[in-house]
Amino acid sequence: MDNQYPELENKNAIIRMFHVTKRYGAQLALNDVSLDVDANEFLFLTGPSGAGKSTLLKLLYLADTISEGQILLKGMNLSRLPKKRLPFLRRNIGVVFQDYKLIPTRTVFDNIALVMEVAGANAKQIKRKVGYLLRTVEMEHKAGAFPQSLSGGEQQRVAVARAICGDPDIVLADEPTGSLDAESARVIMELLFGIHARGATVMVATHDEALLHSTRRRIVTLKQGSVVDLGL
Ligand SMILES: Nc1ncnc2c1ncn2[C@@H]1O[C@H](COP(=O)(O)OP(=O)(O)OP(=O)(O)O)[C@@H](O)[C@H]1O
Repeated sequence: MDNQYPELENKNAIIRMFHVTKRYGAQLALNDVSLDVDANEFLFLTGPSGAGKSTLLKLLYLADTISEGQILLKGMNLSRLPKKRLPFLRRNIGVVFQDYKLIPTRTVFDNIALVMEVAGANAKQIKRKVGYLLRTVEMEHKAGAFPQSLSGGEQQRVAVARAICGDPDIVLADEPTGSLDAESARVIMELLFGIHARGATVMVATHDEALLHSTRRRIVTLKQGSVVDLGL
């Protein structure tokens, strides 16, 4: 553990953010955010548009670097992570991007299968797992389709299936139900609750009031880059 803040031990936390600030030029996207997320917690992140939800998730999946402060993920200081550890860490994090980020040259099946392929799973294991996920998100009939032929909601379902396919320890989902009707949103949330029940830590950024109030999960609220409610 490489922690500048040894006085603040929390053995249950899998994610620890200490006084994290993120600036984009003069724009303050996150302002002095401190947050612990326990292993196997299911947490919602909410707040108005521009509050910093996507930025916070981006810092956790290492799509961006922090300006000040420290993030420990599974005890590893993200600012000091050797480059060679990066693929290992990323394999343990499933991400549902706000804009899906499916690979346009791969089919739906192959987009979902990629994580398992990289992890060295065999064809039979991949077929079984991807088949199960496609059935669950009701996209079996589109297994051979390419992303550009899918609706936003369909791409979102594929993105969620892809994020959980490799059984990651941590799942970070940015508005995973944003483009979905109520029934599709329910299916997606069931998948996320399912991977949580199997031991994963799940963070979901959402504006969706109905979703937030449908379960008794911790809700962390951001406003203008600051945490205004830790939901504890
Ligand atoms: N790459 C960037 N360059 C400049 N400013 C950025 C960048 N990314 C985010 N910001 C700014 O940082 C602030 C936080 O943005 P962020 O996308 O994290 O908000 P959000 O809470 O996820 O919003 P939304 O709910 O609309 O997705 C906003 O003011 C945004 O304009």
